[in-house]
Amino acid sequence: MSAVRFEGVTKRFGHIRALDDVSFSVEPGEVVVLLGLSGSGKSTLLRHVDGLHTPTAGRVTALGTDVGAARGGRLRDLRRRIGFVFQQFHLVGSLSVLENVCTGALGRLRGPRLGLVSYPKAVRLEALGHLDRVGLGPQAFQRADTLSGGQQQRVAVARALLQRPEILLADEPVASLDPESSAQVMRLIREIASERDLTVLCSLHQVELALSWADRIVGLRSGRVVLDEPARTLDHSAATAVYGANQLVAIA
Ligand SMILES: Nc1ncnc2c1ncn2[C@@H]1O[C@H](COP(=O)(O)OP(=O)(O)OP(=O)(O)O)[C@@H](O)[C@H]1O
Repeated sequence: MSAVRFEGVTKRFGHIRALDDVSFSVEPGEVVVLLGLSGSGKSTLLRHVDGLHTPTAGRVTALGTDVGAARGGRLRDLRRRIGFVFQQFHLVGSLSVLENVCTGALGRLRGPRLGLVSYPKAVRLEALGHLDRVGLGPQAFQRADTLSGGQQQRVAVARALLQRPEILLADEPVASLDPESSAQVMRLIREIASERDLTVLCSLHQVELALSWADRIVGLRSGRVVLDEPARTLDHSAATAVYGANQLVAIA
């Protein structure tokens, strides 16, 4: 069973066709990078996977669930199994790094939590383990807003891991980072995906990073899939052609 399957997915926002008959599948443990110009539909596609958008036509299946048809508890269960990392990290700056990571467990804990000690010890220990994994154990008790952008994104990855996800969605996770931090975050996502057999669907703007860290690259242009190839058989110019207005790109 595929981890994610898009079948003829079209999404319209009024007169805008953000996705146009998109079909492809992502296999368990695969790292797929979405490339495309701004406005090509990458975020819209990612947001269909955990039900933040529903298709105008077609179907999205994630972990065996028809996402558009899932409601209430079924949708919550699905979302618990899907982590999301965003360009702007979405940390609470005034909280400690560790407490930010602990919030990743909220979906499986009952009731609200206020303060680090309100989380079960097992959760705090698990969170510390994930912080060690992303190289930020020593920063656990610092305020999150004292960290660099690259460090904050690694905290966001640790928080997503605490969710114990089977799928990780990442929407331009390195768009606001310098090249060195970008490579570090992508390497981390890649390594963790391999260690945990995590399925990753990640949008990026940087062709080099996509070629270095993806198993497979899917290119979008004006909401349509114009490229779908393993990264290892793709060269830089073919990947870059996704951005060209008039160039033809082979669809595998
Ligand atoms: N909620 C919305 N309401 C109306 N139009 C939207 C909405 N979300 C996206 N769109 C439109 O859908 C199209 C695809 O947008 P999307 O954000 O998916 O592109 P993207 O490839 O992720 O761009 P970027 O790289 O800038 O994030 C754009 O024309 C955008 O303006």
